[in-house]
Amino acid sequence: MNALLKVRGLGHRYGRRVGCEEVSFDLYPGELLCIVGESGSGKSTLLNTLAAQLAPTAGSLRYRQRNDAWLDVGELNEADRRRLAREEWGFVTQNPRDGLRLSVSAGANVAERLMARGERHYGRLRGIACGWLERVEIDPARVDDMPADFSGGMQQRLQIARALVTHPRLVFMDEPTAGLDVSVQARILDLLRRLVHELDLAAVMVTHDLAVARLLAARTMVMQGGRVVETGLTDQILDDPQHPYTQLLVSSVLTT
Ligand SMILES: Nc1ncnc2c1ncn2[C@@H]1O[C@H](COP(=O)(O)OP(=O)(O)OP(=O)(O)O)[C@@H](O)[C@H]1O
Repeated sequence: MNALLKVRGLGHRYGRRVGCEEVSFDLYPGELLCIVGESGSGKSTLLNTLAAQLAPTAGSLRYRQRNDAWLDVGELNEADRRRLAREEWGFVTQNPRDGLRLSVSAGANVAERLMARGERHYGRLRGIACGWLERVEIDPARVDDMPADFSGGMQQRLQIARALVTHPRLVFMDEPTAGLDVSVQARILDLLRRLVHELDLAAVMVTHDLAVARLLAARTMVMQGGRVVETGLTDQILDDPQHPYTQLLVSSVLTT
């Protein structure tokens, strides 16, 4: 199978400070990859660099488009980067308020990316929005409600619908369940697992929670100090960690 993303020696520096460096991997269609590591290890910097929200300061990032042509993402201008993010990718932020438009209704939040792609038929947009609300387990009768009237878990599910409505091929998620109650988290993780499977999505997800990686990701990448220290099948990494830092991460979870 052909990779979707090819990452080689990728890095981002904030001035002289290293955010992440020397990251290399391939991501395949339908694959969910988790990036784990402690606070400050470079997970968000890497995710934002992969999602073209931060410019790489080293290495290369190539993406295979729908027509199979490879795109050098680091070389794109701002307009092309936005088009790529809008038309082929999705992004789910940790705090749904950062990923939603709070001044418009739930339905408009879901329909917005379709409108940006040129869909103008009101009835069709509303129908698709209601369908997606149902899919993320929000009562479609609430299509005209504002996001602020939703609970945190509902807002996160709404953000997921907004990100997935255009059937992106690749989705980036930054700690999508952090900060939510455990029962709410479980429901969202279940939903994500189902949608990733149904839509055959490729996804890169940042989490500090190894249980989340275990539940969702076939492959996991462990970061420390901006670098990847271990990568492999999630079960293997969690059951038989090789790098001392991963051993520490796994054992600290087991003892807490
Ligand atoms: N905007 C910024 N300006 C300067 N340095 C930054 C900036 N953002 C992150 N860094 C630095 O880059 C390194 C990696 O940070 P990053 O936020 O990517 O880690 P993280 O693993 O995502 O942490 P957390 O789990 O706390 O979000 C840290 O040393 C951090 O101080």
